[in-house]
Amino acid sequence: MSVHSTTKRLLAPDIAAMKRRGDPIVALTAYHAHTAAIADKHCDFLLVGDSLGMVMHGFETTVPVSLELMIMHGRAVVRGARHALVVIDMPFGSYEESPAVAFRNSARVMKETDCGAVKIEGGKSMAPTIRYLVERGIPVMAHIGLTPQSVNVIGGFKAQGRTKEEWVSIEEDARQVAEAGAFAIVLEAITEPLAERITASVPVPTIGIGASPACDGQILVMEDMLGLSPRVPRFVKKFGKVAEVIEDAIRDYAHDVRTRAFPTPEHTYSMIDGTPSKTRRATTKDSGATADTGTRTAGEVTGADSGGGLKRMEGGRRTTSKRIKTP
Ligand SMILES: Nc1nc(=O)c2c([nH]1)NC[C@@H]1CN(c3ccc(C(=O)N[C@@H](CCC(=O)O)C(=O)O)cc3)CN21
Ligand SMILES: CC(C)C(=O)C(=O)O
Ligand SMILES: [Mg+2]
Repeated sequence: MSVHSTTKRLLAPDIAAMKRRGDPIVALTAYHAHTAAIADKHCDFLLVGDSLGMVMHGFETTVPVSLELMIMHGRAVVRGARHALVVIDMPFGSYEESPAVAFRNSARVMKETDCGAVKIEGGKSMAPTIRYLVERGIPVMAHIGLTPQSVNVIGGFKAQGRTKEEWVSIEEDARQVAEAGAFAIVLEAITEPLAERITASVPVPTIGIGASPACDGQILVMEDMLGLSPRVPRFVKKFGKVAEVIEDAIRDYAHDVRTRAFPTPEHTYSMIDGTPSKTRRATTKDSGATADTGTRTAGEVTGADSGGGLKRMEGGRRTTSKRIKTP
C-alpha cells in the first residue's frame, strides 16, 4: 500500500479480531478489478479463489490452475480493492511439497500482488507448513472440509462430515491449523453440527461455504451468488439475476446493430471543421457535438441512451471528457 493512502486496508489480525467482537465476517471471491471495487465496499475480505480456473477459464476442476494465473488475477483484485483484505489461493502443486517450497511460492504471491494473505487447502498435513509461513511473515488462511484441489482423491465435490465417524478427523484438522497460526479457517461443505463444534472450539474465525450459519463468517463465489454461473452447488443462494441482465443487454445490442439503430450521432466523431457526416440522420440537428466533447444537447440524447452516456472514463474516474475541444 502507498504511504499516501488515506483509507486503512484491513489486515489479517483485523479479520481475526472480528470473532472476539462477535462481528459476522462477510467475504466473496473476486477475480478482476471492477467487481473487486464493488465488492470491496461491502466485504471484509476478498478471496482470489482458484475457483477462477472453473469460473473464468472453463476448467473442470481447480487442479490445472497455475501460480502465474493466480498472480495475474490477484494483481487485478488488489488494484480494484482499497478497504478489504485480499487473500489469494495458493494453487494445487505450489505448496504441498515442503514448507520451503510453500514459502518461496507464497512470498512470490505476496511480493508480486501486494495481497495481505494466502490460503492453502489442508488440515493436519499442512499444519507444519502453515506454522513455517506464519513464522516468516505470511498470514495464512486455512481451508478444511471439502478441499476441491483433492477432488481426484475424494472422487467428486462431496460434502464432508455427514457421519459422526468423520468428525474426529475434521475437528483435529481445525485444531491443528489454528494451533499452527492460521488467522482464519474456511470450512467448505460440512454439516451444521460439525461446523458448530469447530467454531466453538477454535479461537480464530471460521468462514463457511456450504457449512451452515454456525460459522463466524460466510463466503460465496461471486458469480454464483450474482446468478451468473450456469451451474451452482446446492449451498448457493442467488442474490441476483446477472446472467439475465447480461443477455437482455446483448440481445438489445444485437437488435440495434441489425436494425442500424446503433450507433447514433452521439456515438460518432464529428469533423473538427464542421463537415457534416453523411450518415447523420436528417432529423438530428448538427450542433458540432461529438462523443468526446460531452457538450451534446438534450435533443441529441436518444431513447437508447441510458443517461450515463455523457460520462466517459478518464484516468480511472468517471468524468465528462474535456480532452477534445470543438472549435
Ligand atoms: N462456481 C463455483 N462455485 C463454488 O462454490 C466452487 C467452485 N466453483 N469451484 C471450486 C469449488 C468446488 N465447489 C463445489 C462444486 C460443486 C459442488 C456440488 O455440486 N456438490 C453437489 C453434491 C455433489 C456430491 O455430493 O456428489 C451439491 O448438490 O451441492 C460442491 C462444491 C465449491 N467451489
Ligand atoms: C470456495 C472458496 C473458499 C475457494 O477456495 C475458491 O473460490 O477457490
Ligand atoms: Mg479455492
